[in-house]
Amino acid sequence: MDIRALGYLRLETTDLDAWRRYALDVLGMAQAPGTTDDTLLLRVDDRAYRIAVQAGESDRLLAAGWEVANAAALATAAAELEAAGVAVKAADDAELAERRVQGLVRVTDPCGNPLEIYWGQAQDHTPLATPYGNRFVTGDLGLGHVVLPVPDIEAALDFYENLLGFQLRDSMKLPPQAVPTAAEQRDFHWMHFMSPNSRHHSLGLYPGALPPGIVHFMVELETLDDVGRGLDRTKAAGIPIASSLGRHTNDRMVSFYAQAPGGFQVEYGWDGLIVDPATWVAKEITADSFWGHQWNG
Ligand SMILES: Cc1ccc(O)c(O)c1CC[C@@H]1C(=O)CC[C@]2(C)C(=O)CC[C@@H]12
Ligand SMILES: [Fe+2]
Repeated sequence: MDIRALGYLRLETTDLDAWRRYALDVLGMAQAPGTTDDTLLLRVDDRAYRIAVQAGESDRLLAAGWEVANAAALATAAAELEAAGVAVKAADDAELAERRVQGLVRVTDPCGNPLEIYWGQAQDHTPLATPYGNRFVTGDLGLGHVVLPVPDIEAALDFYENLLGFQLRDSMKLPPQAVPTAAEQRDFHWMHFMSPNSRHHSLGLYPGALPPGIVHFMVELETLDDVGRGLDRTKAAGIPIASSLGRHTNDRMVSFYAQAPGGFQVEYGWDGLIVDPATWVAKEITADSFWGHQWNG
């Protein structure tokens, strides 16, 4: 299966006003055409939109959208999923139009996380006006990364590595107290980082359950000043900092984490590692950061 990148995220929120303020005024994203009273569409690059936030009954991830190159690649992906016994649902015309894509199938991973695999997303050719002049790093690297809760970590790793074809970049042992919602208690629980492209990771697998169906998503900024100004705006807006500024050991990203509306985090980062998939070897990391990243600090 030839997935190329994390393309989009769809979120449900119980407080759309809070998300509108957070995404536009704090994260510095641009509101995209097609936004309604019920659904906020967010633009960060030349795609029509990358994040949809819709008002609803709960705070949760509705779907992570994974991009393939064309209709043939989508057909191959759907056939391989079906052959592996995964239920594949094709999108109807209304769903395609809503997502601004030409073809799409929906599946769930072994832990029930919703995925959409698609091709042919519409572009917006008007200049992107972000509110603070900040620029997001996307392109072939995709939107950023998402960390999903997967109580059955072995089944999830097998699905994303061997069926979806993501490359395992590295893994980290988490102590039991970092995974209170693990399916079973062990001495440690593996967390995995993987990607279908040269962004160090597009997907993180967290070995426990979490109600919103998402641990965090990360967007990457072009400059350190973009991140520093975002940190100032986060504090000024009274949004709790979930983790202080720090540099990760695996993707060397300098980032901080904010407590987003809805009980999960958003990582705002800069200087993420670009790897060569042809020469990469999977590793274990034994610390999450070189410095910083003090949780709840
Ligand atoms: C360790 C790491 C490397 C690169 C990243 O982009 C990244 O987000 C992390 C941190 C992952 C992780 C998390 O998402 C939830 C809370 C975790 C499990 C911790 O308690 C330590 C590492 C944290
Ligand atoms: Fe992250």
